[in-house]
Amino acid sequence: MPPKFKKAPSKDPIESQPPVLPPASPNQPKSTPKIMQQKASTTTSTGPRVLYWFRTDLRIHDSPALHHALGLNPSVFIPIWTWDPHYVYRARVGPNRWKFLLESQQCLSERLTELNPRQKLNVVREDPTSVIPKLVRKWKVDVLVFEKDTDAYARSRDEEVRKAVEGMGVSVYSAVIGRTLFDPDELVKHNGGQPTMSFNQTLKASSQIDPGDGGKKGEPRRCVPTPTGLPEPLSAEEMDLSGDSEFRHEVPEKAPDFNQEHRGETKERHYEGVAGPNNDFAVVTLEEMGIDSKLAMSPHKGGEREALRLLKTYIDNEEYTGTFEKPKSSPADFEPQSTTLLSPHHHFGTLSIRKFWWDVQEVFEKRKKAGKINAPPPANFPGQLLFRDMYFGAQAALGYAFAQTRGNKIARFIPWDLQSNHSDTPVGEHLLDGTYNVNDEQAEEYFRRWKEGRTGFPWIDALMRQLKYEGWMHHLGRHSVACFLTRGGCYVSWERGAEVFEEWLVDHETACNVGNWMWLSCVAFFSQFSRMYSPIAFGKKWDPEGDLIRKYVPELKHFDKKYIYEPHKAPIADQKSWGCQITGDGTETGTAEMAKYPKPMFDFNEKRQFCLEKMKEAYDAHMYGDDKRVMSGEWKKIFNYVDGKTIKDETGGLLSGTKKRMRTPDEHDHDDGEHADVGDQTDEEPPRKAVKKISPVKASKGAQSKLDGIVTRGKKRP
Ligand SMILES: Cc1cc2nc3c(=O)[nH]c(=O)nc-3n(C[C@H](O)[C@H](O)[C@H](O)COP(=O)(O)OP(=O)(O)OC[C@H]3O[C@@H](n4cnc5c(N)ncnc54)[C@H](O)[C@@H]3O)c2cc1C
Repeated sequence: MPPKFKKAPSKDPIESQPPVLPPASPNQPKSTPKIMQQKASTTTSTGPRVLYWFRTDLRIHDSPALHHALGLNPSVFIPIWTWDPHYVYRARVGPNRWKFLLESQQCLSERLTELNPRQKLNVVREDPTSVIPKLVRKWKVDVLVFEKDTDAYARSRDEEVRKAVEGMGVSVYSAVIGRTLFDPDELVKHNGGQPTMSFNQTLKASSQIDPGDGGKKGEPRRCVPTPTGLPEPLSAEEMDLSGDSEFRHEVPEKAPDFNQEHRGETKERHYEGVAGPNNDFAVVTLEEMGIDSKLAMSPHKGGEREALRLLKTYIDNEEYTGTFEKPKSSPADFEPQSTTLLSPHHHFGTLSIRKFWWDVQEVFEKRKKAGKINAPPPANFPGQLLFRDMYFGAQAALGYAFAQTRGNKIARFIPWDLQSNHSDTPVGEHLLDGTYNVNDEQAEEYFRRWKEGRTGFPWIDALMRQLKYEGWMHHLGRHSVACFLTRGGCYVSWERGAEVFEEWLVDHETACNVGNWMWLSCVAFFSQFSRMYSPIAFGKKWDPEGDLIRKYVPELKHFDKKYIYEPHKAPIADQKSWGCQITGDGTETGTAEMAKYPKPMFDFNEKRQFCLEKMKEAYDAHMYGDDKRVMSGEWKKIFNYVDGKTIKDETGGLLSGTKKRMRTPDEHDHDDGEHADVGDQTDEEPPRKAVKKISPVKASKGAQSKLDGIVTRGKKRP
């Protein structure tokens, strides 16, 4: 049994401190008295043995949970990371994000060593629900501390761990949230228990939250000081688990492995021993995971040092930070990109979201004093961070159901192609089984070509190749490709797109990814489905020379700018002289002298018209993911979706019973991005209408009559 230790105070010690302003420089805190005292007393401390579990907070600056742990004045401090098989096998993670994570862990480990040369990050290779109780017993831990996490899987995992270790007489502290501006549960509470569905709702709910540090209601908490020292670790002998016959290492179940395709034939060694193959609790390597490090090509580097360096460049550039407006930043800029690229650092917690917030506020204050005007919300940086909180608030209210349509009360049901198959038990972040229904071979081909960047629309292909290579894409680029895959081109389920982003983004964050995909596909948050992004005009507007295309679709780099967005229109002789033939489906690469690039995989105007009709029909049906007709499969009859095949008319597209009326391109409303983020900020989701029963025949007739009446736009609201 571990020695008895009085329970950790239920009140966060941070709350009883006066507010502490963020340090001017992360390495030279202005005010760190408490932690300094802790350092001085570490050698003589009779305080508890603290196990600190790092998860979404891979940093030492402004970490409220770490601050709490050190405030306990530990006699022994053991920082760990658990190599959780859930993320290793059941979340989709590509090589670039693994690399970013491992760099971040390595950096954290070095930061801990800087604070105390005997400290480092200890990576424990087992499921946290099984290994933490064993570690607590073996290492005689008194208090377990970790940052609160409101993701669906994290909640259930943390509850299991908490119950197990509290049953052993150990205190658990996990109250504070560090990864968002506000605690998502508090946002939900102040939003009437409902998911936050708009910027204004988020603002209103947050305005009622007391930061608890003496600050004003509606302000995020101030940053806590960066520690300047760390208590001692356990001795090497005590840490060693290898000689303990009672400590059985549980090698996790691998199947289903969502990331198998990245592993190749190399033997995996990451679960060889709870402390790794060298029994040293070292950070895992890509090689141990069976992943070829050459596949991790992203130039974006993980780690707290890099995050703070990047932040400093923006904060030092007062003009950039003070005038930044997201919709005015170019999706075509690269090296450098037009936005901060801090998102992966927010995801892994290598940068505190509140440090970003408060540093930006300082810049705003300075500029105000100098009589300069700052960019307004929500397009400015604080506005962007509130959007992020909005998605966390929506996710916190809905749990697993948030990440999918099925069972999700905020997700409009749209009878997309390639819908997810479902399961009754959670797999990964979903209640789906990780597979999908190929109801239409053509849609499957569109999806493959979109994913692989060979649609024949150079703007879309450049963005998708940038995503695969770098793990990042500008926000409006994400708008463009997400709209194209779903309601503005391919009519493929948003869940397929979200999975590809989950795999390839270095900044993948379930709340933000799923939330934004629902927004872009007009499933939730946003409803103006007639606003479509043209895969030609939108890119051209930002990048008339086609530089982004030349960078990521090098086959086209010699094309004249007149044809760079529509290379199939270039005369054959020009294609030849510019070294690329426009032919095929993109699977053939051609030769060094003569490359090949595909023709557009469909007529965009035709597909746009098709999508518009389908969206109108789905909106007219007023069905949401939790509708019993969705759950029972009755929707298939309603939408003429028979035996997994959508009925198509002889012209190859529209719903049965409807006739195609082609419109000229000018008649279509496409969004050039001015309203990309702000377009729907006041368009709060209207209350759900009473379920309306429609028959297949009625649906088709309805679609027909609406079609005849179209002028330029679909309805803003259903
Ligand atoms: C389909 C789609 C999927 C997305 N998936 C993710 C995701 O998995 N993870 C993720 O962090 N963002 C996601 N976003 C939101 C946004 O595109 C990225 O946060 C942003 O592009 C990151 O680049 P940045 O750090 O340079 O952003 P900046 O413009 O510099 O913004 C600063 C910070 O604000 C936050 N932020 C900005 N816009 C948003 C937004 N719309 N939603 C949530 N947070 C925002 C990010 O933390 C970002 O780092 C997605 C957007 C779309 C359209």
